[in-house]
Amino acid sequence: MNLSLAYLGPTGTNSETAALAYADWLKQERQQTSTLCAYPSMALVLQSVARGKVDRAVVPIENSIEGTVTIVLDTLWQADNLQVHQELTIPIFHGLLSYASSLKEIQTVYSHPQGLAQCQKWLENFLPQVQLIPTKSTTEGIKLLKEDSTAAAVSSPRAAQLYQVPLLKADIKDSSDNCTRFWIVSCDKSENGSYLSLAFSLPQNAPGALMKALEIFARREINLSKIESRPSKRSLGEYVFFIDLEGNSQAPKIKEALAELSACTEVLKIFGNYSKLDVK
Ligand SMILES: O=C(O)C(=O)C[C@]1(C(=O)O)C=C[C@@H](O)C=C1
Repeated sequence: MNLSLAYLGPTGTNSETAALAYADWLKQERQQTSTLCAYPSMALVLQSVARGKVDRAVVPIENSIEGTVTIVLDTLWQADNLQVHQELTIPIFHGLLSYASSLKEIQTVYSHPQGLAQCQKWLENFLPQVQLIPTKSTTEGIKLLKEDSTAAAVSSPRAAQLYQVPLLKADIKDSSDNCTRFWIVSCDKSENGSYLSLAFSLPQNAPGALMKALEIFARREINLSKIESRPSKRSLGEYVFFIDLEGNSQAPKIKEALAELSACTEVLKIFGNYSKLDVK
């Protein structure tokens, strides 16, 4: 059976690069064929898999410069059926694409908010006066460049080639080691792999409530690799806590920890176990 993989388009995005790397891994390691399906927003990518229109989605979860891709965490929390199956990390390259002949001519710069944020220092140093316009992906603004030579887009050198737009500056990212983690998400139950992600809300804003929840893991020497809080979207000051940890949900000490956590949280969602893929 051929797998359909949803990703944030249009073609040339970093999400597409991650989806291609995953498709390659599926072919090499699982002899599995797949077809990539572009969607115009991250919310639609996740909805497409939650509603069973595609088999899997490839979504960015965290960038080394700009941190969490919050829409993905919020959607995972709101949806009841999404599970994480694999994780892969790819390097991210940002260039400045434009038909302008010099930086002096540029008045507007389009990109995904993550792209703009990952190049913030460079943009402040070299284009302090320009208007920064957020778009749904790093490639969405590229189609506007042809009509306006005072506009530019922060996008990848791969996108410059695909869309045949000049690369005015080849590398404008703020750190040489810029990379993004992506998750492969589907509706199937996920029980394999040695990493686990979950999220919970606490019953009341009581002193020590979060500490008590985290202590459940510390006491069993379960390593937590990330904690992130997001607004519950119900009332100001109420949060949902997202945790990444090392371990498998079938291992006795993780099973015990999850049972104890379930008793002291209001809502607990386990996004499943996953493995980290080594992709080129
Ligand atoms: O716009 C793109 O190219 C995307 O794939 C989205 C996205 C993101 O949201 O983090 C993916 C990786 C990079 O960090 C920049 C942007």
